[in-house]
Amino acid sequence: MLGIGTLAKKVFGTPNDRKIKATRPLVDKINALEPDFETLSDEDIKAKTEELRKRALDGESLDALLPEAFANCREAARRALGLRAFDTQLIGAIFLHQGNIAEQKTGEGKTLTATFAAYLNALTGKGVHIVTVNEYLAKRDAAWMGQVFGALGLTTGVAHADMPEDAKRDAYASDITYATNNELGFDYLRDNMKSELSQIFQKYHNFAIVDEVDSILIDEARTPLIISGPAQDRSDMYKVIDTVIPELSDEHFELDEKTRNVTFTDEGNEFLENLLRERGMLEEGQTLYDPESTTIVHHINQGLRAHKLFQRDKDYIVRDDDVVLIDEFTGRMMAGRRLSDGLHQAIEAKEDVSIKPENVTLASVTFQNYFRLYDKLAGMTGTALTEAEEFQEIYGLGVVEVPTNKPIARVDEDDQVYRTVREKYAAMLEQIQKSHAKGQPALVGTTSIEKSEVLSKMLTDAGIKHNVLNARQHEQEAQIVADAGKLGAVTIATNMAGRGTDIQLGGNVDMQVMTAISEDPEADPEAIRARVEAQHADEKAKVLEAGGLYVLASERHESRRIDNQLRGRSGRQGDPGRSSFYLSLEDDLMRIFGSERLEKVLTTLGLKEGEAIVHPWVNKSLERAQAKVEGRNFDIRKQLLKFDDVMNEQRKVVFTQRRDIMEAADLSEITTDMRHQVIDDMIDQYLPPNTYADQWDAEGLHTSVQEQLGLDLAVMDWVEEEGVDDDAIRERLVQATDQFMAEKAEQFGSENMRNIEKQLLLQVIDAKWREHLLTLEHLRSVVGFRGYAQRDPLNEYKNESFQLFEGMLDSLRADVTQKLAQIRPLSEEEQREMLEQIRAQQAAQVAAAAAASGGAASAETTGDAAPGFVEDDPSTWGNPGRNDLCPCGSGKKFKHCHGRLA
Ligand SMILES: Nc1ncnc2c1ncn2[C@@H]1O[C@H](COP(=O)(O)OP(=O)(O)OP(=O)(O)O)[C@@H](O)[C@H]1O
Repeated sequence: MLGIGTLAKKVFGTPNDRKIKATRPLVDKINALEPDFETLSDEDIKAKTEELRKRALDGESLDALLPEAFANCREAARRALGLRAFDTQLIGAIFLHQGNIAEQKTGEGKTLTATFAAYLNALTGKGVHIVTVNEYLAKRDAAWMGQVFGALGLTTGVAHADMPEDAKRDAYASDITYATNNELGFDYLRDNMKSELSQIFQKYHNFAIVDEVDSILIDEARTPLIISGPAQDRSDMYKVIDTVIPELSDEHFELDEKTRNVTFTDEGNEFLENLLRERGMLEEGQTLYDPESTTIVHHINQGLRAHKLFQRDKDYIVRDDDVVLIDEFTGRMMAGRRLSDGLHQAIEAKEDVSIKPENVTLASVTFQNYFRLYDKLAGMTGTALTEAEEFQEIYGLGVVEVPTNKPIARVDEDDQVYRTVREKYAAMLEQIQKSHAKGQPALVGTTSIEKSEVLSKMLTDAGIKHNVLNARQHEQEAQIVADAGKLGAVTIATNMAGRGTDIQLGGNVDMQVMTAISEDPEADPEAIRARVEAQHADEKAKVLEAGGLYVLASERHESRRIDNQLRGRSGRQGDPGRSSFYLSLEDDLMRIFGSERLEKVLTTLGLKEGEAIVHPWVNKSLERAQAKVEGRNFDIRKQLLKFDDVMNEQRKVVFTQRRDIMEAADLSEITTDMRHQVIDDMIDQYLPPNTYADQWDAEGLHTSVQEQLGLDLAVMDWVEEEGVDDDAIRERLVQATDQFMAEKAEQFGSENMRNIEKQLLLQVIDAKWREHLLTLEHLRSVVGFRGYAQRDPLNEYKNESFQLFEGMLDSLRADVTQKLAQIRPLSEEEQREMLEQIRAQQAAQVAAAAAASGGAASAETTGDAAPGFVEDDPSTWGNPGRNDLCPCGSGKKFKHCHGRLA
């Protein structure tokens, strides 16, 4: 008997079925257009693109253009690649265009699917980004699909690390740009450090199609991309804090050795506040609970940890002028390794050696926040359904399961559960030997490199030739994957290895042809192709005969998605195949989740050595356990994302402002507003509202006007005048400064003044934002344990970071106003010097940004050259002391290295 749910599905179809059905009319239309498009000349196809472009520009919707665009693309691909897109590929592309994730199984041809949606969306002229997980795939797909786009009259580019500025700018200016998620994120950050509009790479974030979307938007969602550089010298702060710590006694703080956290008691807080006030680190009236104190609190925490948790000659030693960490396991010195977030500096202060500069974040963004910038986002993967809720909730992306072109013929067997890992491996080995003997290729999945080594050794001992896939060399990886479907091949792979590459039975025929041609360049390529293809067909028939690819998994992963990925490597395009999971009671997942019941069952059954239990009930209960873990991981991610969001909102405000400033022709309105706001703030401070004139601080106002607005005005006399209230004084200040600045503009000439304003605004924004980023990092580390026991850390973080942000905007206005008030025309000599200085600064910045490529940066280790370091340009060396480490990264002291040359 059918259950109610199953019955309903049979009668009404699932929601997914209905979505697929809804695309039918569109697909029919595209199919109906096919004969017409087949008659077009190559030129006509390009002309069609022009026509569609124009119609898009004239306001016709992309939805309306879709059938013709897809028909044109299908024809172009047929001619360029010899592939006629399946209807299922059109369906996938329709969903991509509608901003969904298309779940398409391995080998269904996602690369070509993406091309349709990309073509349609590029018609608006704002570019489309196709995102791959590694550079090899970006280049491969661009070269492959670039032929289709070329036939359509569109340009294709690849943005990758290690390319000159100009080439990269071209890549981004192409209609279609292929790039890795890393490169896109870093280029975005670099863009927002530039000062000229013409240097910006990513003009629009129009539409991105993310391949392997689950890996990028879920597994790596929170990976921060970081561009870091040396911070300003704050040795004094470390030294002062270091004098404070020894005065604390036990009742002032609590120390949790296990988590390595410190919390101050109320007594401790009060004691510290008094001390810090005495030493000039806290202002009168400022408490440690104020948001402005975040950085100090952070460094006091670090100071306390340096003194109480780190022991000289156990955790570190002092050698020459350096604090060198000791590896707690091996006892070896770890020269060059530094603790992050100011902890190393705190230890240096404690040991009274010279304090080395810290590295700080200049810019950062997570993948999650980067991809949410796009007007429209879409994704492709073989496995997304299990994470549908997360995609919807976080990114507003629906997941649609696209039917396969041919029905799946793979057999997924029930899990086999053994008592021990040893028995499990033995069973796997036995099965591999069997398949190998009859020529069936086997793919063996493991969860870690260690485990793949264990299995590899077992195979070697048994005399079975095999490949191991766990490196991060993608090109070589592609070759191994290409061979994995050959007759009798055995391949061991860790879960993530080989993502985005497709295992074809009998091997990859195109690669074989290319290899054969390169081996025999004299021979006729057509003849070689014919020969290789015949051989390949023969081998493929034998592999099919042997049962197709056999996937053997050695463990279940925490997430069903990863398991499905592995399974999905077999049974592509309707091929036969088989998958089995080999488990044991000693596996992590089994130990952690409800294996007690299972163990009981197994004991009752009286399982003998080498025997396994196989039952659908086991699969179900494991899947339930996995779903539970997935849910918990999602909750953890959601919570962390809420923290990320706070900074992300602020970053968007700052970057938008920055972009507006770069684009603006005239900024005088903005700077005038800023100045007036500064005047308002001054009046509020020195002539507070609802007070009498005798309570005013006229002297304070006078000094402040002089310092910040650059004018020595008779403020003291104004206050004495009959009938002059705060409004009148404000008015006089506004008039006087407006005139003062107008005269300056005249002296400089309006063109110059505009440039000065722009550069100055950008400079101050950048400096303030960086400082703010650092403060937010500190806030995040203190908010957890700052005596907030009763309060929600996230709310505290939100409130305080908002206050800090407001404070940053205030000081930004004050800085810009003050700097503009101080500028004066320079002598020629001075001008030249200044220009040189600016150039050097910019060069250093660009170099820092360029150095930040190729993976998320970690602030923990040094040993590389300081960001921005240019061998023959001392202005990029950042003024190291004679005893400091040389910025070239040699690990020697500056005086013994580049300092000798300077
Ligand atoms: N319409 C088509 N007709 C025939 N072959 C096709 C078609 N579309 C794609 N293919 C072939 O299918 C193979 C797989 O394509 P592709 O690499 O895009 O798969 P995929 O879906 O991305 O798989 P993976 O999950 O491994 O990334 C390629 O060899 C390609 O030539």
